[in-house]
Amino acid sequence: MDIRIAPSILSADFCNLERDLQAIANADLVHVDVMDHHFVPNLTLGEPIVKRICEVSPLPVDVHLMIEDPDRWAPEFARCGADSVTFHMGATHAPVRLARQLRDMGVKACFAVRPAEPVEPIFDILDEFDMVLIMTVEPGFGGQKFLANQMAKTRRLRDEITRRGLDVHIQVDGGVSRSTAAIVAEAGADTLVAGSAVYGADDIAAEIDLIRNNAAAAYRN
Ligand SMILES: O=C(CO)[C@@H](O)[C@H](O)COP(=O)(O)O
Ligand SMILES: [Co+2]
Repeated sequence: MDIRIAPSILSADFCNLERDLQAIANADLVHVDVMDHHFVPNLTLGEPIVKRICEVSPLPVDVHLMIEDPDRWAPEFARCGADSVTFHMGATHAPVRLARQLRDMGVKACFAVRPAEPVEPIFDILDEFDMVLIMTVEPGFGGQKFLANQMAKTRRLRDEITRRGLDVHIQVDGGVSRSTAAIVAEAGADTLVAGSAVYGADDIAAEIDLIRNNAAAAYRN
């Protein structure tokens, strides 16, 4: 699988969002973190802003919902023009029904697990999803330290996907940088979210290329 880089706009300048979306045009996706002050202790943005991001972004928009009741709200974000919508294991009541609803709308369905959540419960429903997101920090904030203890889980998931010949991306999110890119790719992740590492760089485009190259050299399926 090709390595994909998804910069998180959580670390962008929200007053210069269009500029900061153009600055990552050499990436593969733009990662948009939606938080509701309930599922996580932080509040970011809602549908009107996601809709405008989808309209101006040069890249497909990957919406990461850290909200309660995604069964109710995820389709609303899909309608904003997202390419993919991710919801959390700990928040949904009917993941298969929601994944099918998103896919029926032409949007990729993705399932996320937090650091303390196992990935094995997803195995039986893996074919319902386009991507699984392994959180490598506790969700809620950018700029946290990467949790290397999530790599065994990532490897078990990649091995299961490979064994069954499925076409499912593995995304990692949290603390990904030029120095952790190889570790996550070696564990089998192909889609790397990076917020502070990208937007904190002096040369944003060069940093995206460096993270991608470091990951590509280490990727193992
Ligand atoms: O979902 C989240 C945080 O909950 C992320 O997408 C962060 O925005 C990643 O930021 P960095 O750890 O890369 O700074
Ligand atoms: Co995220």
